[in-house]
Amino acid sequence: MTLLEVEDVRRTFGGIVALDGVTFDVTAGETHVVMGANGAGKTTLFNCITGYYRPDSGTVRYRGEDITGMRADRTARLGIRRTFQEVDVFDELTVAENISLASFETQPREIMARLDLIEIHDKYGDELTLFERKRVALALVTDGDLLLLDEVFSGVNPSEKPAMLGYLEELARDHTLVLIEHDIETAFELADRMVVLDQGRVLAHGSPGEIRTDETVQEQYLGEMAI
Ligand SMILES: Nc1ncnc2c1ncn2[C@@H]1O[C@H](COP(=O)(O)OP(=O)(O)OP(=O)(O)O)[C@@H](O)[C@H]1O
Repeated sequence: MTLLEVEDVRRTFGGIVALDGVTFDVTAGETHVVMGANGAGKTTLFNCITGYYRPDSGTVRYRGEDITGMRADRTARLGIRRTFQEVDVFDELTVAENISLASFETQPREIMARLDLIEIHDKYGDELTLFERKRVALALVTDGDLLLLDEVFSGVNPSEKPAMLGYLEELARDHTLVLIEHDIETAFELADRMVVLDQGRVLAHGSPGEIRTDETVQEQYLGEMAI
């Protein structure tokens, strides 16, 4: 089943065309990676899906419903949640308190167990390591169905990466994930399908195998990189 459809979405900022007719879809249950160089339009795409920005034109559908321009609090209520590059955890609240604020249907304890947060449930936000903060940020969105995750791995130590991959695989068991990921190796490891953006346009959309062998992607994005 198609969960999310983005059709011909355009968004400009003054003279800057951040999204220039972006079309792609996300199937329920898959892990979908959004790739692209700095400024390609990845964050703007997330903002247009979640309702932080209204597209100038084009359509966003979720479960077949037109949600174009719907406010972020309403898309959240429909089950679309996102994390931000800047981790969004309240410093003056404990881990358990942060999670209680964000979970409506799932028990906070159940959410904390999935991300190994029970042992640190009484630590305050400003006492957490970056890896712990990132796990809390993931925990904060698990109550949704479609999770848009912005650069989950940035700043995570290489030694912590396998554990983070494990958490994402665990969440992928009962969520649909769309991830912005810069690290190409990680992107290929995680993705069921991928969309590559280039200057606001879709350069390619397909399975990791299709992306790997796509000549335009090779030329314009992956270059000489051996993947
Ligand atoms: N609020 C804004 N006001 C003006 N220009 C913006 C705004 N948001 C994004 N842009 C511009 O739109 C283009 C796409 O930006 P966007 O942040 O979506 O790219 P990105 O792929 O997420 O980049 P990065 O990987 O650096 O986060 C860039 O040229 C950016 O400068």
